[in-house]
Amino acid sequence: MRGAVSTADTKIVADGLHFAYRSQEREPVVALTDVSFEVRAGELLCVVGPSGCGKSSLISLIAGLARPQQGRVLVNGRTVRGPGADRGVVFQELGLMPWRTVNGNIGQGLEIARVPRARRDEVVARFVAMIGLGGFEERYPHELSGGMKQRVALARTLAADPTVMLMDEPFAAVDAQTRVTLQKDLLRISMQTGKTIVLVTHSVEEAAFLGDRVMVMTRRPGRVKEIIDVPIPREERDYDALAHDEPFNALRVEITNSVRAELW
Ligand SMILES: Nc1ncnc2c1ncn2[C@@H]1O[C@H](COP(=O)(O)OP(=O)(O)OP(=O)(O)O)[C@@H](O)[C@H]1O
Repeated sequence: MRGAVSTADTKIVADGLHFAYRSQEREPVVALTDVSFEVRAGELLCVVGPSGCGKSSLISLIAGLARPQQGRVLVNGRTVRGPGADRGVVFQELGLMPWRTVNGNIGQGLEIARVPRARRDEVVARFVAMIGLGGFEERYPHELSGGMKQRVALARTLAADPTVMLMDEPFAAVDAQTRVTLQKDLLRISMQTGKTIVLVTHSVEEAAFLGDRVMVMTRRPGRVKEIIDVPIPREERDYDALAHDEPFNALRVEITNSVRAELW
């Protein structure tokens, strides 16, 4: 195994990943090369890097929606060969079903898994409460704000109880204020549920506020440039206080400079 060390505490291992998009007509586009890293159980790893460096491709490889040409991804010690119930994905495009209510959308995965009705209702109610959508259970997606829809998508993934959550720019489509609220929600929910989370974002602020570590990728073909520790316990992260926190601001500048150096 190159560069990535697997231990009992390791949830995800990316080991020497090389991934190119191939088509008949064009030259292959190498999205990722020699990508190795690991994510510990319960960790929240944020991934940043210049546009087109392969962040979404990396999420697809961990999700099993695409296969690397070289290397492998291990989740819970098993090689990923396709999508699986151990991994839940939250995309920017939410994929909510417009004809189903909030409850119906959140319970979708449980229904597919044939979880009995009573148990399903119990789980759905728990996550409706967790995301603060009590009173909106019977509303349809078109009756909800962007932030509320994003919460439903999050709850739907959580309700299926994956051990790993993969989030690709989950808050990119909402306004700045809602985004901050959703970030605070995710921080709280991540601590309540203990999920292992990989979150791709364009926002260095978001990465530093949410991540236990921030992985900076190089320009395409994406490699791991560096992984930066955020040495502030998640439970101590107060959004407003951090805005005036010197060490935190220095960290933000460090990450920003690291990403900037990769821009063309
Ligand atoms: N289906 C595809 N076919 C060919 N090339 C693709 C395809 N999807 C993505 N690419 C290319 O692969 C590279 C990596 O794409 P990817 O979407 O993973 O990057 P990203 O870091 O998520 O980008 P962004 O930050 O802009 O969302 C880009 O150069 C992109 O143009």
